[in-house]
Parts: sequence; C-alpha cells; structure tokens
Amino acid sequence: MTDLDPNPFGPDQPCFGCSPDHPIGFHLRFAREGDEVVTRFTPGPQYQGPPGIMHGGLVTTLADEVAAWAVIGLLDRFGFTASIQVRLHRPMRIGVEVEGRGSILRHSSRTATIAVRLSQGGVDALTGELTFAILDQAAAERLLGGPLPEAWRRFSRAST
Ligand SMILES: CCCCCCCC/C=C\CCCCCCCC(=O)SCCNC(=O)CCNC(=O)[C@H](O)C(C)(C)COP(=O)(O)OP(=O)(O)OC[C@H]1O[C@@H](n2cnc3c(N)ncnc32)[C@H](O)[C@@H]1OP(=O)(O)O
Repeated sequence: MTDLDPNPFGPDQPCFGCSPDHPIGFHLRFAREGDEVVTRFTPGPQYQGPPGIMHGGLVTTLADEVAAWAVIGLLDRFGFTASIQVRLHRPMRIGVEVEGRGSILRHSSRTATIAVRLSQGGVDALTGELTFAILDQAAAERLLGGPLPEAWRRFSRAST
C-alpha cells in the first residue's frame, strides 16, 4: 500500500472531499493498493439524513470523491464528473468506518469510467460506476473560468 500525496493541488484547493482544511468536509486521504485506490472514513453525526444513517447524497459524494481519486492516483489525470450511477444496497451507518475502493473499468485519453465500492464491516453499502471527462488545458480553463495554476497543468490531457 502506497500513500498518495494528499495535496497535489496545493494548500488553497477548496474540495469538500479532500481539502485538509475544509471546515465541514470529509478530509479524505488515499492510498494506492495494486490497481485500486483506497480510503477509510468514519461518518460523523453532521452527515446524517435519517437518524443514525448517512444522507444518501453525501454517500454519493463520498463515491464521487473515491472515483475522482482513482483518476488522479491511477491515471495521473484530473477528471470532471460527467455521470454517476450508484446503488445504495445498505444504510451507511454513522460512527462506523467506511472503506472506499475505486478502480478503472475503462479509459481513453478523454474519459475514464471508474468502479466504486463503499463498504462497512466488509459488507457493500454502495456500488457504482462514474464517468469522468479528462479535459485539455484550454477546455479546463474554460470550465474553471480562468488560467490553471502551474501545478494543475500536468493533470490535463494533451490537446489534439
Ligand atoms: C484538467 C486539469 C484541471 C485540474 C483541476 C484540479 C482541481 C483540483 C482541486 C481539488 C480537487 C478536487 C477533487 C474533485 C473531485 C470531484 C470531481 C468533481 O466534482 S468535478 C465537478 C462536477 N462536474 C462538473 O461540474 C462537470 C459538468 N459537466 C461539464 O462541464 C461537461 O458536461 C463535461 C466537461 C463533463 C463534458 O463537456 P463536453 O460534453 O462539452 O465535452 P466533450 O469534449 O464533448 O466530452 C468529453 C468526453 O466526455 C464524454 N462525456 C461527456 N458527458 C458524458 C456523460 N454524461 N457520460 C459519459 N460520457 C460523457 C464525451 O462523450 C466525450 O468523450 P469522447 O471524446 O466522445 O470519447
């Protein structure tokens, strides 16, 4: 298991899922284990929907973040989430550690589709497939509305 750099986008990145300083975020960190990225996270009461159960939208946010980091950690690219298909098989319990795993199902230079599995106590709570668009620098700058910081440019695909 190899820990991935937790902050490849620099200290000011604002991501709800992975910014270490986000006031209410998940503060996720990832490791690479073979062909997968892995994270562990224990949801607190602030993430409840029904009492004792994590809000389904936030469970999906967790899946989105795991998949995004599969693109970062396994492909060395950044992808913008284009499609999310998930099934919530079991309630995600508050206060119980979640293991999240992401792996590449298929990819080209322009897109990547990631398989995600979130489990508690070895039992699947969510499985899903998420597709990411990998943009070139110009398209990423249009989407973000400004120039990419130098450190981010290596995550874009070569323009064609
Ligand atoms: C590159 C460097 C940038 C670095 C930035 C680093 C920041 C670091 C900071 C902090 C870490 C953050 C960690 C984040 C983690 C979570 C990730 C997110 O939350 S991302 C935000 C939510 N997602 C959106 O806001 C997208 C909204 N959608 C769009 O902007 C467009 O629809 C977009 C870009 C997804 C596609 O735009 P089009 O359709 O104009 O582009 P076309 O070139 O036509 O498509 C590109 C490829 O994507 C496929 N595609 C498009 N939509 C698809 C879909 N819904 N399903 C499947 N494939 C789709 C297309 O078929 C095409 O593939 P074919 O070239 O044909 O192989």
